[in-house]
Amino acid sequence: MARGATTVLGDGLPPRVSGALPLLGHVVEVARAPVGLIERGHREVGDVFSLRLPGKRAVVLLGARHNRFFFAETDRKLSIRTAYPFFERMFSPGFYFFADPDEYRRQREIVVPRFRGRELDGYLAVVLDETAAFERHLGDAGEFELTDELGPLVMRIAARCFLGPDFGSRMDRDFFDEFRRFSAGMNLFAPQWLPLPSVLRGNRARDRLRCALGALVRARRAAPLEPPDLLQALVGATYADGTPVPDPVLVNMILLFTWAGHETTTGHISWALVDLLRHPDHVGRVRAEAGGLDLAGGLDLTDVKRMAHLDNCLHETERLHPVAHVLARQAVETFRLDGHVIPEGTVVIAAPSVSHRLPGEHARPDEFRPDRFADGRAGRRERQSLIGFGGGLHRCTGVHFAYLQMKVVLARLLRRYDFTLLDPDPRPVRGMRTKWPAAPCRVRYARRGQAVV
Ligand code: HEM
Repeated sequence: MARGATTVLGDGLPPRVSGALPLLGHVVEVARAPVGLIERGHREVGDVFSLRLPGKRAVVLLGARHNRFFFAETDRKLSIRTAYPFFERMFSPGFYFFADPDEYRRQREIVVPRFRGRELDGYLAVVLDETAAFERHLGDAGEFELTDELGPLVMRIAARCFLGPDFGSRMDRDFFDEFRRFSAGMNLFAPQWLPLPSVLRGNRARDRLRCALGALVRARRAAPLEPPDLLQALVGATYADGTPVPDPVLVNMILLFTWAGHETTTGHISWALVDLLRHPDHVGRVRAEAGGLDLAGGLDLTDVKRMAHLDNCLHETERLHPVAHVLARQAVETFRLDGHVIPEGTVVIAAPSVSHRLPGEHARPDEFRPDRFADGRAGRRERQSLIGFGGGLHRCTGVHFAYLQMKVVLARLLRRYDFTLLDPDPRPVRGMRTKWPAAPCRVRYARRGQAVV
């Protein structure tokens, strides 16, 4: 069979997309340009197709109907636990979604309420304060590379919200770089035991971070903070049966929140600014709706909700530039789907990056049209046609926190500065990494008149 042709597999597996190399299959393409490969699979085969990876079968599922299946069957026919082996090394087995489903649920019950409803109010002052400090750092005019500057801002906000005022405000660039080294140790393809330099650096960064966070947890046990912040609430939390949460679990939780919070939010907020600057009419609407709000300090959750157009813009960025561009599960049993057989052990992939641009699901899918979310957003989530934060039980724990942070930071920055995009058509980073806009992606900025601050 010619290399370019789609393969119809005789064993009932979904047809395979073209381009598999002998022995290596699609792994080189997955490592270099996964989104292009999945787009081709969709063009050649449709919504369900196979990839060949060394020693593994992989099946890609596209579209809202398959997304519903993917999320509904997680922890049933599909497992999230074994789907991300690198996470297990970065955190630890037995922790959160790598734990068995009962243990996962009891850990989740402690965490989820801390990121919902009025609990979020407590984070607003930190977001405003750090944004004000960022503006002082920017000064009146200049240029910056988006992710170089927004990354540390997002990290400082996460650190102060999740680690508390002392640790958070002492946090400097070294801490940010430590998290970047930890992130860069995420080895997606090679066996986890392989001593790659980036993995070794990542493991050392993980150990230093754990050590610092362990000391922080012990300090909080010895001298509790009043009123309690997120960390204090977690340190004092017990499982439903009254057992205290062990320190290693707490340390991993803080590590996960701070890492997950900065890795993803940095990409999303950077894309959001790019999308807005490429559509100045929407900048005008965002400024107009934020016009009456006290972005200097007197903001509450109701005000944040009032920024409905900015919310729609962020949803449109979530759709066009989902930073978590593919999600994975592993089949724990053999099952049939759409007349195909998916054998036990198959890696099952959902791809927001491609599903979000299917014309059957979103009109004119490649255009930035935030008003499509003006009504019926909840419906889209129920239909699972917007899955930038995942779905089902494992939907992102920090989604409301992330939206709150992005809305407040963007509203303030856009009120106070005029920005110009110096690289008008930034591309996403290559490969499997979290899809930040790749450098160069620079903006020029100038402070607006006193009347608008
Ligand atoms: C723009 C920002 C963010 C994006 C795009 C994002 C995206 C996602 C996605 C897609 C998932 C589901 C993964 C899957 O199903 O395989 C997820 C899960 C998760 N996220 Fe986020 N995330 C963001 C911010 C945050 C923040 C701020 C936190 C901090 C609390 C966080 C913590 C988590 C956790 C703990 C999970 C695992 C949930 C579970 O398995 O129950 N994320 N996130």
